[in-house]
Amino acid sequence: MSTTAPQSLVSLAQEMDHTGQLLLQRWEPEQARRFGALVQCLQGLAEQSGAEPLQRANAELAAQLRGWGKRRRSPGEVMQLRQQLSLVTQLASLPRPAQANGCLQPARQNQQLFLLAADQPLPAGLEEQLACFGYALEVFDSLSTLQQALRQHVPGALIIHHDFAGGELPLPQLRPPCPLLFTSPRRDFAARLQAVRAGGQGFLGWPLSVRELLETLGRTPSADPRNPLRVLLVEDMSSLSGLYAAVLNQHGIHTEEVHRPSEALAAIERFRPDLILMDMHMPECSGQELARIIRQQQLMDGIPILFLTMEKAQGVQLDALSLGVDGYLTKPVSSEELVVTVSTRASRYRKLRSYIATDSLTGLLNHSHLFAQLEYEFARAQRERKPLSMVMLDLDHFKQVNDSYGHQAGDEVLLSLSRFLRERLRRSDLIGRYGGEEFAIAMPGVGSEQALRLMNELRESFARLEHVSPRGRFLQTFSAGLCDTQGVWDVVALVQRADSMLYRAKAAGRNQVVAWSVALDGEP
Ligand SMILES: Nc1nc2c(ncn2[C@@H]2O[C@H](COP(=O)(O)OP(=O)(O)OP(=O)(O)O)[C@@H](O)[C@H]2O)c(=O)[nH]1
Repeated sequence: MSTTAPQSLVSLAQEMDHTGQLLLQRWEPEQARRFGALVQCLQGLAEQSGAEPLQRANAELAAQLRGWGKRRRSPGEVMQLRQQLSLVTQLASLPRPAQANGCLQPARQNQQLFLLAADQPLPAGLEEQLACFGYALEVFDSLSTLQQALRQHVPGALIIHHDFAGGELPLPQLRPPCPLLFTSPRRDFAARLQAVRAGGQGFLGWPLSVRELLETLGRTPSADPRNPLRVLLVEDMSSLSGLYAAVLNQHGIHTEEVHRPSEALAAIERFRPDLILMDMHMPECSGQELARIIRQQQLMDGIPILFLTMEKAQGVQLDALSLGVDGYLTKPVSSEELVVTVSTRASRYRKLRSYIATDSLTGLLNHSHLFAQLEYEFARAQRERKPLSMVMLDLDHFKQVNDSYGHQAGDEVLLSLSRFLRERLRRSDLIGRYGGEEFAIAMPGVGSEQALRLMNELRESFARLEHVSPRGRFLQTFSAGLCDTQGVWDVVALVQRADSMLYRAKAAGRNQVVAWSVALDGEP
């Protein structure tokens, strides 16, 4: 569970960034003292809020600063300091783990998107629709105002409108510290090539469509700091794995360390890594043996595995590749090689998995993957004797939305609900699109009484969300049925029970949630 970063941390980091940038242009002792004090102050706040990657990145910044003004620095050193400063600012705006134990995420502050679109009228309702999905759009009509804003704040992504009609791209000076996307009425190869050469990580049509923008942001892991890449380190030497973890954390990658191979499976189930980095030689069993065990588990079969080894012999490396291991990093590994190799493979895996496991419209789990993961969560709940609640949810009178406002508006409602559920439920909850306008949610660790309270809270806030379409604005409600695992022996029965409660909610007038109870069981 996470919330937005404390505002004081964010604003302090922004001030630090601003002062640091001025200092890098011209070193002045007074400004340098002020900057040093800000770095110290940020360290204190980062410690208070338990933001470890930020503490480490900021400490590294302080180390780089030591003795800075005493001699002339090379361009490489200046660049390094600039990058470290930008890393600290970004880490400071990452969501922090929340202290509360509740099962709903508080509604998040909107994440900012910057759009440079000089003299271009914005599509109607664009800003309001993005706000529904948790994004605040800030539009700039000149490069200089954009650059000024970038110095104060790092947005979730920068979108640049350009017609690619031969004019100079305004980018060499820009180098934004966030993902860069282009939007253009031209979508041909030549335009795309120019965009790629200018560092574009995504290419969108113009006028901007909310759906295309959300899909692109979803495919750019670094554009979503709320869902950073996750790497599991399996290494018996804790000092080594601690070092790798620190390097990866500094680059915004979350890590979990396991020092005994026998603990790896449970850690994979719990942590759901996008990549496993493992030592080839461990006391309990070899890396190859552990990789075989992992590859035999259906849900873990595709996770990329990278070996860390001192072994340069080609025969041994080829042998392990044939086990389905994805590659090697030969020790000692440089920080740069570690970060680049791990992040490119992990994000590639995440992207491929999302194509296979998720519904293309909403990005939620599709029917078959929902069931596969539900089986697994159900078994775990039984094994650990913990509750699990199952919810079936269906939009009310959705046909009328399509009929009155058009299919596109209907799609936007489906997207809006998906985004809303993802925002408000925990990362450990399973959320899937069960069918057309029907959704399924599984909440591990939550009993039906608590689930009923949560779902009613969600139902009420969703019903207040206004949907915008070219044919008008409207409100939309949903109905839901739920049950927990008490007295249920398999997943099929669990889903059927929740579904029959949904049926009751619809029959009782819609816009309500019904939880299973013994009294209701068997009633028509
Ligand atoms: N826009 C859009 N509509 C969809 C999609 N999938 C299903 N639908 C529509 O969802 C509507 C479901 O209609 P019904 O099953 O009659 O239910 P309803 O109108 O929601 O009424 P109740 O469920 O009884 O409250 C149909 O009009 C489907 O075409 C989709 O991906 N996009």
